[in-house]
Amino acid sequence: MRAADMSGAETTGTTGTLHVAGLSKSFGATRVLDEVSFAVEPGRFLVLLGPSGSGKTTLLRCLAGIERADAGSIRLGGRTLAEGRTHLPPDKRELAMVFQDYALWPHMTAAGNVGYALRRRRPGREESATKVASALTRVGLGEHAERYPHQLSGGQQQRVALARALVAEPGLLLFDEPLSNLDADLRERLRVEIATLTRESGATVVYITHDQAEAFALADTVGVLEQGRLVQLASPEDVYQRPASPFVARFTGLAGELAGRVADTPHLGRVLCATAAGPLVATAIGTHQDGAAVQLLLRPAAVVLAAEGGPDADAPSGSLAGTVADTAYRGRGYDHVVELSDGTRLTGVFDRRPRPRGTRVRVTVDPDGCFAYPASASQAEPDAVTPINRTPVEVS
Ligand SMILES: Nc1ncnc2c1ncn2[C@@H]1O[C@H](COP(=O)(O)OP(=O)(O)OP(=O)(O)O)[C@@H](O)[C@H]1O
Repeated sequence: MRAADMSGAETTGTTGTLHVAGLSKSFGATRVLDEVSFAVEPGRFLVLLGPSGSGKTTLLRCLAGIERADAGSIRLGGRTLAEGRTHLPPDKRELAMVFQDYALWPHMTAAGNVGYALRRRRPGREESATKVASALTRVGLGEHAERYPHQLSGGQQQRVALARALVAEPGLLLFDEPLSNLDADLRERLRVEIATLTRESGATVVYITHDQAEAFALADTVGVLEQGRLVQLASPEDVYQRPASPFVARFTGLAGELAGRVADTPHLGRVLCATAAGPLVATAIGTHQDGAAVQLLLRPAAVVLAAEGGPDADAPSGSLAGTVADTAYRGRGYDHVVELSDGTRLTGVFDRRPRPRGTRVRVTVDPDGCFAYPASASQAEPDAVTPINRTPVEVS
């Protein structure tokens, strides 16, 4: 089925909880989806986040009915969309889909494209015209109803696609990286419009992206996919503040990583770690034992530039010595790359004031944004670990 055929599939507006259970799919010997299970309550917004090749599009295509899963089930509001031999075609699933490349009919005007989504319902001409005009007005294109896609910008074309998806009042809305072909400013504006309009529509939403900032901004719930497996399903705040694995932490933004060893477990949920760059207090994820090797992953926002000066003089406790390796202006302030004494580089260290390259600095690390994972057995041990300085490290 062509994208434009199903992007405005006929719907009745009924919604309900979307239940996906044990969904698996292979292409040849490659397992692309591996027992994926989740539920999205009516009107909620799920963003599936993952790198290229993690199975996002395949999962969305299975939900849409374009792809047939090998195993598992998909239910929407009590209706079985797919399970065993049951496989409802896209136009029977009461959903609409918005694609990365807009998928508009080039020979139809904006109004024609939006109205096409109502074709099977056969509304009267007047009712159809009213619905189409209202949908185009909602996306800010009331004035452009008679333009053809080639007479519209990329952002306007995607708005037509959004109007086409909304006009039939679907119970389930699927978005396949709808902002990736747009420039940064437009992405942000259209992101806000998608959030507003879909929430107003009351539809249940599944949205895929590889952009973590987009995911966090839009989602009620974020699902992180790694090689076809759903490795975390949680609120954006939980994913950011307690990433389930180093993979999730890396994929959702890090300043840098350090290898270390557990020196103490001073507080519930915290570990004091010795690293080659100095001691660090971190949030413990998983089980840690004294002396065990750990991976420390640091969020950029957790790294704070502290007093300048020599690495030893007046050093705030718990801070690491380093040198500014690069500075980039970011409008509201400056991002710094700080090279620590062991050669580790921390990137995206923000400060309102610029510190010129070569400046010796200290950084403090907020334990809330520094995650300690048990080092995997295969990981090399840290070569040189600075003996721990028993001066208490401040825990915020
Ligand atoms: N029809 C197909 N035949 C064979 N392999 C496929 C097919 N469709 C997808 N794949 C493979 O399945 C894996 C997952 O692809 P998918 O497009 O679902 O990932 P994705 O996370 O959406 O990636 P991207 O962000 O790059 O679109 C990839 O390795 C891809 O090459």
